Amino acid sequence: MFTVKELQKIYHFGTESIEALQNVNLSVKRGEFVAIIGHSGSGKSTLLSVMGGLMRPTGGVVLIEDEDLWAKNDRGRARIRNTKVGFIFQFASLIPTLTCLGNVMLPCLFNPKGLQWANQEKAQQLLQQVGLADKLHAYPNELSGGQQRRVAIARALINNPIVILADEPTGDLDEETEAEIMKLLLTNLRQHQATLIMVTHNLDIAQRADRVLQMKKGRLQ
Ligand SMILES: Nc1ncnc2c1ncn2[C@@H]1O[C@H](COP(=O)(O)OP(=O)(O)OP(=O)(O)O)[C@@H](O)[C@H]1O
Repeated sequence: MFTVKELQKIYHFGTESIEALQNVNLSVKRGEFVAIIGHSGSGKSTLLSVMGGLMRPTGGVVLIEDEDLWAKNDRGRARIRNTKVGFIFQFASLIPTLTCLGNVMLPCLFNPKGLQWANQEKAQQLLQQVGLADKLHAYPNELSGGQQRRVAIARALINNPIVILADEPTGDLDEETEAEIMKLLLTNLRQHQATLIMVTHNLDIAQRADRVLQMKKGRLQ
């Protein structure tokens, strides 16, 4: 249901260039959890950005449920991103002028069904699940880094994405919170038969994946 074929990404800067992705192929089933490990600079973040429609590849194809992501125009790609893909980045990147609740509900604005009361209930429920029931109306600058990250995780799940792309989602969280976040992500995976593709340096987390793949100098092994 999620397929990547012969992906290539070349970054150009000045007269130099670097091949960050070299002929990457990957097929992931519904409900599967794939962990991607690899050294810094091996191309993991580049791969997630290209797979999620955020950065155009130099070559290759990304198929999400048979929809060719990079063959669509900007609008078509935005629709797929908003309805089918949930991103969790290394940095929370929350909107500072919106409360936690507002941030989590934000992706619903771009959903064809629009903003509904049910969205608010779901947002509250997700914030509760990530341990932030008492922070619904707090603004991002009133939260710790780990709390902001948890808001971003709730935001990624609000539209029930079928693919969750996560870049070190539990990087700087304490063990207890990390365990809770992983439980939430894996429960979501089972409930919605979603696919989780996660970049991690944490081998304990990688061990829980159905498959562990290693990026090495732009190649997936
Ligand atoms: N915007 C850019 N312009 C030029 N080169 C870039 C750009 N972004 C990344 N690179 C280069 O592409 C390669 C892959 O970078 P990428 O961020 O995908 O690696 P990574 O495996 O995610 O690293 P990390 O674990 O440190 O986050 C690196 O050599 C990096 O320097």
